[in-house]
Amino acid sequence: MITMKDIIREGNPTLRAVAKEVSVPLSDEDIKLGKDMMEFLKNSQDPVKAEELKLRGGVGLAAPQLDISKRIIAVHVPNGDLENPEPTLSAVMYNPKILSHSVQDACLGEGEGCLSVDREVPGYVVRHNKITLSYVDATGEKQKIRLKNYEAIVVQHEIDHLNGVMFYDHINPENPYALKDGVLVIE
Ligand SMILES: OCN(O)CCCc1ccccc1
Ligand code: NI
Repeated sequence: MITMKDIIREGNPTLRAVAKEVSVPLSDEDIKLGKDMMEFLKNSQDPVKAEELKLRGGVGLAAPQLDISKRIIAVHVPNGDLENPEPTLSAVMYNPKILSHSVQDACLGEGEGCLSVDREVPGYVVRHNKITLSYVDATGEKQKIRLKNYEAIVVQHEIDHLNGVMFYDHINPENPYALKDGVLVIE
């Protein structure tokens, strides 16, 4: 089971490497890794388990954060209202690739954080508002989906990890809250 001790922190060179594509059909090892990553996310969002296991809450995780330089991400985005436990996006993605994106940019009003960054780094992280994404799913099937807003932002944060990019690389060092015209601020 993955816990915080398995997550590498900034300074570890793996976070700055470009991760390798996984072979398809997927190996048992890569399938198990994906399952373990998804289990971590669900545990991290469960108040009892997160407390027991001392987990920081996360909506996404990338294999390089486990010091595994492979193009595998997991995302588990809970639905806002507690009544409806259905997540808005829950998937393990192998070899995810952004095929196209909107001209429209977006950022989270509250900025971003990262399980591999043990500090606050304030500022807007400007990303694409909408993306068209291809990936291989846990069954080995090719998928092609369109995402927007928060789900699109989470997936871009994770794909950045596969390319050695950290969220704060996108923050304007002169003015962390500078925004070009037309960028959608998502609250
Ligand atoms: O890489 C996953 N991770 O460090 C957990 C935080 C994920 C995340 C946080 C804010 C906005 C987008 C994604
Ligand atoms: Ni991260």
